Amino acid sequence: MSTAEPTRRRGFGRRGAAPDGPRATFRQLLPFILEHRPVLVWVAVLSILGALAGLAQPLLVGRVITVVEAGETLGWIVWALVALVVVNGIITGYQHYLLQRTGEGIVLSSRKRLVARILNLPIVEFDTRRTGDLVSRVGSDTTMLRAVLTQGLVEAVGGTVTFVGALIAMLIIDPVLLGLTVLVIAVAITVVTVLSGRVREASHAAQTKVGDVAAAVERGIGAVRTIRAAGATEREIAAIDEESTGAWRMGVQVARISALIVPVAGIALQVSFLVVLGVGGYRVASGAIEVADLVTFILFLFMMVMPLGLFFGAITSVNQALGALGRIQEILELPNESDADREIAPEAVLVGPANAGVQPEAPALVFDDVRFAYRGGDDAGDDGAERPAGVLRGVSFEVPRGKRVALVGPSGAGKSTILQLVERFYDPESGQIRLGGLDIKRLDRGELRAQIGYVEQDAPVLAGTIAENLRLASPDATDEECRAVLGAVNLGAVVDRDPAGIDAQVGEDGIMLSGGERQRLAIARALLAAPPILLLDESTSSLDGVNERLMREAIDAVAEDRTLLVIAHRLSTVVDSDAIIVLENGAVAGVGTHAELLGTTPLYRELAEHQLLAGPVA
Ligand SMILES: Nc1ncnc2c1ncn2[C@@H]1O[C@H](COP(=O)(O)OP(=O)(O)OP(=O)(O)O)[C@@H](O)[C@H]1O
Repeated sequence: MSTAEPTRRRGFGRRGAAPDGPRATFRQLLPFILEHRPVLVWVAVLSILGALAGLAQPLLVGRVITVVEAGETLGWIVWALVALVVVNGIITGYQHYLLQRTGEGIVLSSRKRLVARILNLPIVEFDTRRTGDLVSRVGSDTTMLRAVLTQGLVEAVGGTVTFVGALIAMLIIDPVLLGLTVLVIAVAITVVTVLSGRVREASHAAQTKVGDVAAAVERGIGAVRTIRAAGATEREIAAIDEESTGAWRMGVQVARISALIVPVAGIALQVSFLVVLGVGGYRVASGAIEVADLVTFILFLFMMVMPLGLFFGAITSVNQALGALGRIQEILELPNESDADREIAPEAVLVGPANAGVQPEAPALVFDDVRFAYRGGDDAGDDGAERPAGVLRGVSFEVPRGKRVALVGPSGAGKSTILQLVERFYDPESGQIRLGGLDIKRLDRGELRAQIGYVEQDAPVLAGTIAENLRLASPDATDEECRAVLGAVNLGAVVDRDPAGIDAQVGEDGIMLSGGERQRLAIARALLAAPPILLLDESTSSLDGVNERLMREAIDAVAEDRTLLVIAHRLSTVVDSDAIIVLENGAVAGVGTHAELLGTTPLYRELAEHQLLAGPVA
């Protein structure tokens, strides 16, 4: 079985991080916010100015009452009030814009970090994680971080100024009334603090569910043809609906907890208003304070409770963001593929793409008693129990320089695994793989891969144009060079059939090309990069006579002047090879030419006779 798209095939069962999975702390959120420090300082200054402008208003209103009571004219006070309202409006609008922009900046930087990490994860992560869930972390979870700024945090800073300013003013006006107000507000703060922790948990669970939905949709879209053909569309829709309902349920859970938090500020305001009005009225009647003082106090009360609402909103959105950040951090904390590489040989730097090794006489590729099992698969087990044998069980062979070597064997024998080990998508458990005499573990991965062309069995074409596909490994190739390699693999006609030529779109997964054309395009890509070694996982689909010839010519074109290791499913490929390695159940069952193996290796004879190698027996 090929492992070209392991995620799609094996990833169905795995759920995203459990609702009780890793959760982020506020400290982990800070770097994202502090990246925008200069703007945020500016926003905070604006907030403080806005708060001061706001605080001046009740004072002016109190003054208006006093002036009117004294029967004097208002004059400048009215204009000052108007000016304050206008300035406040301008400040609020500009601040809103800056916050939104910074919020988008946080989303952008978290997306960039996440994408850079995901595309550098060890391949084994893609075997076990669901693509849709990863996509949803980039698309949806990052968006949640925006709310931290836009829904309150910085406004809450300005709010704090208002809060403290109002508090001081109220203390000066009447400490008794303030004492009562603070009591009510203290109760409100306690309630909100208790509830906010639950928002974070529920939000993390809700985002995980959104990831599950994305994964389910990705499965449905990825296999849409199979699902349609199997008449399973309705069942698939029902399965996705179930995931969506799960996400809805968790969203409602968040809404339920937030619904408890939102009215707390309002209730605190109303209760303190009533208390202040009652007790304040009594104190006015007893002559302890003036009417103007009571009115000013009540205005300050409103001013104080409003930022409290903002602050409670900020607590909710920060906790929601922390729920999502937990899912982002979970990926950011995974190692990069190359993080474990600590033993890169100094001489490895000398190995350029044109020179496949520092030992000119060494074979191009050597497998030396290589053992390997997929981690997390059926073969895993670190509980001390006896482990099954693994996918490769002591594989040894050599591929001489400039030769064409074929790898054959029954399905599941481990052929694709061998190619993936050469690319270092996985590392062997024991044994050594040498490229030009050097242990590939001691080579820089970039250098290693620059020397190897790898043509996968399935869907080796990316959405985009033919030219983009060709330039994947050789971004500087000219149009002429592209056309030349397309001609070499007999794809000239494909280019001619579309007026856009090499800029013609190939569709999602290259769907606008036939299976044979897709693989030949992938071969052309490898040809353009001109690596000294080429690994080719031949398509299993049987080809008609013309396509068979076209494919053989394409392989001949790449085999010229380079070392070729090909997983062969066609007798024509095998017969043309310098040597054939027969793999059976993770071990080498025989090595030789076609004629030799027919005599020495019963499995090979069987493969050939029963046409397990697709195509006519020669
Ligand atoms: N990513 C993976 N995770 C876990 N197990 C895997 C993975 N890829 C392959 N396997 C298992 O390893 C074994 C060898 O697979 P491999 O793809 O190397 O076989 P193959 O000889 O190339 O088969 P085919 O000719 O059908 O492509 C199989 O049992 C397969 O199920």
